[in-house]
Amino acid sequence: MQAPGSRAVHLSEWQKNYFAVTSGTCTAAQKAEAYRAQVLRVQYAWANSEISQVCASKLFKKYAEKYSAVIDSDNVETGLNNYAEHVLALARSQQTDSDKWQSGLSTSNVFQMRSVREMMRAGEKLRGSLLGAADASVVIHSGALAAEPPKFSACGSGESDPLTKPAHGTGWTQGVPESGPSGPLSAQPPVATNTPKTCPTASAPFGDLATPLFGNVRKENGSAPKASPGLSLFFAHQSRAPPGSDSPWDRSAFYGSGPADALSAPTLSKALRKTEGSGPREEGGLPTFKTAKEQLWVEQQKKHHPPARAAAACGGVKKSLGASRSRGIFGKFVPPVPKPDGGDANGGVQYKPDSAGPTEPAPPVDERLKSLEPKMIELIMSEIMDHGPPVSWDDIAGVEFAKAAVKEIVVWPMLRPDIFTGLRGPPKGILLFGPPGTGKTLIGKCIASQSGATFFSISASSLTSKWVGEGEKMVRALFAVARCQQPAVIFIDEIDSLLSQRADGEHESSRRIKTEFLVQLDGATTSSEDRILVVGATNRPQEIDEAARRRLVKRLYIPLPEASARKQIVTRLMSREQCCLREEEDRAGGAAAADITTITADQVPPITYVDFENAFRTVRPSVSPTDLELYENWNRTFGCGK
Ligand SMILES: Nc1ncnc2c1ncn2[C@@H]1O[C@H](COP(=O)(O)OP(=O)(O)OP(=O)(O)O)[C@@H](O)[C@H]1O
Ligand SMILES: [Mg+2]
Repeated sequence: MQAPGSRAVHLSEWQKNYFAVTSGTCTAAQKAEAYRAQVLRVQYAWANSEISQVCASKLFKKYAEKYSAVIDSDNVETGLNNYAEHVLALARSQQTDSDKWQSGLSTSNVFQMRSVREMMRAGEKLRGSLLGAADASVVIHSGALAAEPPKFSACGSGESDPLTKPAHGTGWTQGVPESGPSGPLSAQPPVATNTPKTCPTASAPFGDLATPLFGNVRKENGSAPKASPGLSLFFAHQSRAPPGSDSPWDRSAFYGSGPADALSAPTLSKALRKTEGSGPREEGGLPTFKTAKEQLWVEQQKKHHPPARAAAACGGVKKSLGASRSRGIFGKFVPPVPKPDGGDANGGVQYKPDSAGPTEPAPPVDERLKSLEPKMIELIMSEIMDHGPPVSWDDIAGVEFAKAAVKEIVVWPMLRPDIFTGLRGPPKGILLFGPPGTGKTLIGKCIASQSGATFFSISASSLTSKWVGEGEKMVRALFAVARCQQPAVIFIDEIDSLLSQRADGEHESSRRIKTEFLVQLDGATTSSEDRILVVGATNRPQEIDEAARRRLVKRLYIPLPEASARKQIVTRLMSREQCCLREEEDRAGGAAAADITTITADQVPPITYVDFENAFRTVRPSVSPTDLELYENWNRTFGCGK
């Protein structure tokens, strides 16, 4: 609990903020900032037990929605819609921090892949049934305005609406206290209760459903939401892709079928790209074509409803980053393009091509990415780590406990979604911590290979330094894209640099990234409909903010390898080398005599036992006993394992 004095300060700040945003004198940016600050305070107040969970849920929902509304709105006066162009230019020059994970794919071999060929074929087939390129611009434009006529409602299909469901977490792993949102109430992040039926907002942290993260992995679910303009754009122009559909793990979740197919047709994709790429739709860019009907709709929405909420309130499609759900997790696959017969596989509100006139806007392909800058989506997609050399569980020596726990969380629920439900549902936030070099990143790569989920890897430092000033948008975009690519794993290496304890002298931009990340993390970890697992890795766990710590419910210690694991690592490494480990073998003379500049590769002397002895004499451990003790202590205090 905080001292009364500090509470008074909080209160007056709160009041000041409230006054500022209601006075009508604030700019949109100031409003967004004020709302964000409120979100942060709610989280703090709740974390410090200053307010109840119910109160926290309500306030959290309220301010996060307001924040999203301002951010998402493309109204120049009241909204920001600020996915700026320049960040992309900045970032494009230094994409992908994880240089070890450069894709082995190229534009030429990606088209050899079966899944891509299938996509292209299907795209060709469906192209005819879609609008022509000119009409495609109408599609996007109408989507961007968030003013789709009501018949395309993403909220009203009669399927589960996250916000109408009772609030209770599901992530839980048995036997581990405080290891899941559905653990003791005190361990739960704020979740909304009895929220009105409305489209979820960008961060979608409030809905809470009864289905587990990876507990309902169905191919159709995995692929259903992928028909986004941004993603199709990516597909059409990408040079990276998973290394072959015949790989041991299932990549179909990534490529899916229908949605991407239809949009992978080059002409349409080009049209989409052109339209989306025109940036802020009406501000500064070329005005895109709008039908009179659309214009009228937009005008009415602007007049009668606050920005970004309008469409939702009227059953239209709200522009939001990742929360629109037109169907539950058990819902049938809804083809994102109309079936030839106009049928609706889901029985919900569906686009009927026949009823749409030539100028009638087509259904938005993916609501959740509409407000994102397509190039930003492309950038996010290029961060996907789903294309590195495969790593199997056997490649990781030792750390049996952590491996078992990760398998339990990531793999098993995919194999038996029927079992891993309710309290048995997997946690959605994992923290791998331990000394440097113990295999945390390796485990991340293994999850990428073995989970069957779409894998996003992002280095926290790249968010804080690479995209200076734009990291928060990248965070939002990352989670939004992940929501469209479910089941998804977001791996954040060096997460301490993103979620370190908040300090007074902290830079404004990193504070904003942190807050955004917490908001998104809340959304991902509390919504049981979203099957997004966030895995963080750090060798400085003590620096992680307590609010973030709580959300990363399963905190696994990755210690230094035991003797048997070390042996395994060395044996495996030596198996790739030419070596001769007989003690009597003495190659010291030979090595000395060899001239490194002239020696041929096959003349390089094999590694011998003497080399090991020499190494033992000179190599010192990189982790000090004091450091080790720190990790052990932290593990005892916050860890979820041995
Ligand atoms: N348990 C292990 N089994 C096999 N190889 C390992 C293991 N642990 C580490 N390695 C190898 O050691 C190197 C460093 O591992 P990795 O990058 O995963 O460590 P890390 O824990 O992420 O370190 P840091 O905290 O510095 O990021 C890699 O080449 C990895 O393959
Ligand atoms: Mg690492």
